[in-house]
Amino acid sequence: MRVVGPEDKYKRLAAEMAVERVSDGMVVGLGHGSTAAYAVLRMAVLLRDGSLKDVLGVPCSRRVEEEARRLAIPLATLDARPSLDLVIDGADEIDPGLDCIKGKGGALLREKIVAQASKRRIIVADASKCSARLGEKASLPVEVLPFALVPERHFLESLGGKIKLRPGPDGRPFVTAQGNFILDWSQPPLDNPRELARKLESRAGIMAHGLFLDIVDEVIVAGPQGLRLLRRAERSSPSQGNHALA
Ligand SMILES: O=C(CO)[C@H](O)[C@H](O)COP(=O)(O)O
Repeated sequence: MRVVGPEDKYKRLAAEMAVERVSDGMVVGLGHGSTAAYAVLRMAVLLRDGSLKDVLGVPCSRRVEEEARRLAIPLATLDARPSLDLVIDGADEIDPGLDCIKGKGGALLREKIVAQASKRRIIVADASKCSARLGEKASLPVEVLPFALVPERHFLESLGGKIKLRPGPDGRPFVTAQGNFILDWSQPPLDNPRELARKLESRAGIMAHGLFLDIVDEVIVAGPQGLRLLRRAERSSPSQGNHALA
């Protein structure tokens, strides 16, 4: 059973504000994690009481799929609905340019696929996830093909930092939905996340990494200071990552 912490109130507030962006007939990506779970719960309530109609969910993980089924949210696959109206997901760390680290829950590859299939990508979080520079708070999950585990570990070690093979609940290595392992890479705050992303993406044995750069359109953060909506101003020039506080 998940322990409910003081930040859960804020997670719920942020998630519920995001669900206000869902309207009838939409196809919505359902993110993985405790914050996104509040959005799934809220959508289920609105569908049940008739405030929302004809919404389809595309889950980012088996766990979210099970939860959505339990809550009677109608589901679709990317095969059937490859273009989503929006996705609501959580994050482990968010910088002022709306770039994120994700993947603590292990669903990073599917989360990125669903985000890339979505017209609007919304991150919901409590204020503890915000930082000035990625890497200050979260380690970076790197999903690695088991065949390539040792060489990719050596590659990451050559870049510095500390690397840990993520254990699963049974103490054996955690295995992703794709059958891969995750290396959690702790390092000093990242000076150049884009260059790092390019290096990681050049490696054949690295299937995914938790850097979500120039992907997110809106971040909804809740904390003791209230709710904040951060918006990316220009989607047409993603490399600049500019944003405005609304
Ligand atoms: O990236 C994720 C899962 O792969 C989650 O969105 C991230 O870990 C945030 O989770 P939580 O809302 O439980 O803090």
